[in-house]
Amino acid sequence: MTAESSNPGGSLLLAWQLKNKHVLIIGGGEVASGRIESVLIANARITIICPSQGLHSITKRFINGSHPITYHDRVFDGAEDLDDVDMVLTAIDDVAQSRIIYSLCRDLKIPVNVADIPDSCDFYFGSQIRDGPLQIMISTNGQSPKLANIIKKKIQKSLPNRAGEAIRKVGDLRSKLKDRAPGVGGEVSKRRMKWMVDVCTSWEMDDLALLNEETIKRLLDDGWETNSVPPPDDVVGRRNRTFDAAPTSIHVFPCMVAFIAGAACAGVLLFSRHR
Ligand SMILES: C[C@@]1(CC(=O)O)c2cc3[nH]c(cc4nc(cc5[nH]c(cc(n2)[C@H]1CCC(=O)O)[C@@](C)(CC(=O)O)[C@@H]5CCC(=O)O)C(CC(=O)O)=C4CCC(=O)O)c(CCC(=O)O)c3CC(=O)O
Ligand SMILES: NC(=O)C1=CN([C@@H]2O[C@H](COP(=O)(O)OP(=O)(O)OC[C@H]3O[C@@H](n4cnc5c(N)ncnc54)[C@H](O)[C@@H]3O)[C@@H](O)[C@H]2O)C=CC1
Repeated sequence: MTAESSNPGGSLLLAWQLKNKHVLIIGGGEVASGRIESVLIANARITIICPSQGLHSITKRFINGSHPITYHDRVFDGAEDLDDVDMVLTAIDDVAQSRIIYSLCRDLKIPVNVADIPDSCDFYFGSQIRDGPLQIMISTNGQSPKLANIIKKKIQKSLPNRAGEAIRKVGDLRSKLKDRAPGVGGEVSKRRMKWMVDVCTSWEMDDLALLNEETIKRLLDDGWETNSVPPPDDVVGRRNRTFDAAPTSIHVFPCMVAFIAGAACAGVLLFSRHR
């Protein structure tokens, strides 16, 4: 991308690591319940502050479940609620309070999202697709959340089958490869990266999804050790692959028959005209 082709006015899209960090959620309505779900997936510790009569049923379920959530049945109380907090998400129906919370967070340099005031957000949420370790976020940079939601549904339909499973298996393969050929940077890193690129580009997503502990070992023994990428048939076995590919061959066969029959008819027609 050249400097001329860059497109200013966007956001920095990142995959923020929240594991064991402390996230304060103020409010417990429907919007807050979505925030809780997103933050739990990232393995954060959560504190929720919201009067109990305002809790959405999904928020109640999260609070009563076995999640790392501390709940306070009251309204936000001021700066002392921000002690030891790494991130603040407010989803309340009180704009004046939202502004106060925002300015307290600014003073303490705590990143904050204020659901009802885009100007008071350090970051926006977006429409999310999740399939295991795969996460896709659609952002319209605050312009149209509903269109983000519609675009998400279109992207969802076009994703390859079993992408999340394939990613999980490739994650296992990468970590086993690092155990076998350890080291950071230098020649070993270069060789590892090239081999991983070759595996990911020469195997189909469905084949990668079939990997397991035994076949990962086989792929490393027969592939990595000989600096090659064996075909999936040789590693995961033809039987497993045919089983998965069966619906495709069922569809291909009638097409072939129809094509041959069509070609034969056209031939007969041409031949009879010629005479
Ligand atoms: C700036 C942002 C701040 C933030 O919340 O982070 C923000 C702000 C506001 N949203 C409002 C309204 C709606 N929000 C939704 C839905 C979603 N909103 C989300 C994100 C964001 N919303 C951030 C920017 C996202 C981006 O850049 O695209 C999604 C994607 C993610 C999520 O919230 O988890 C989630 C869809 C999740 C999914 O489907 O997957 C719907 C649709 C519906 O309810 O069906 C409506 C009504 C229709 C409409 O307005 O489009 C209003 C009130 C406007 C008013 O009063 O008129 C404000 C405040 C304002 O704009 O002033
Ligand atoms: N960003 C987004 O995606 C969207 C944002 N919104 C806005 O987000 C806000 C929240 O939306 P909903 O969850 O639907 O509202 P809601 O009315 O269902 O929930 C608001 C909650 O905040 C609590 N609350 C109010 N003042 C509080 C305080 N000082 N301390 C602690 N809790 C407090 C209430 O008890 C209630 O539980 C609204 O202002 C709404 O306009 C609405 C739709 C989408």
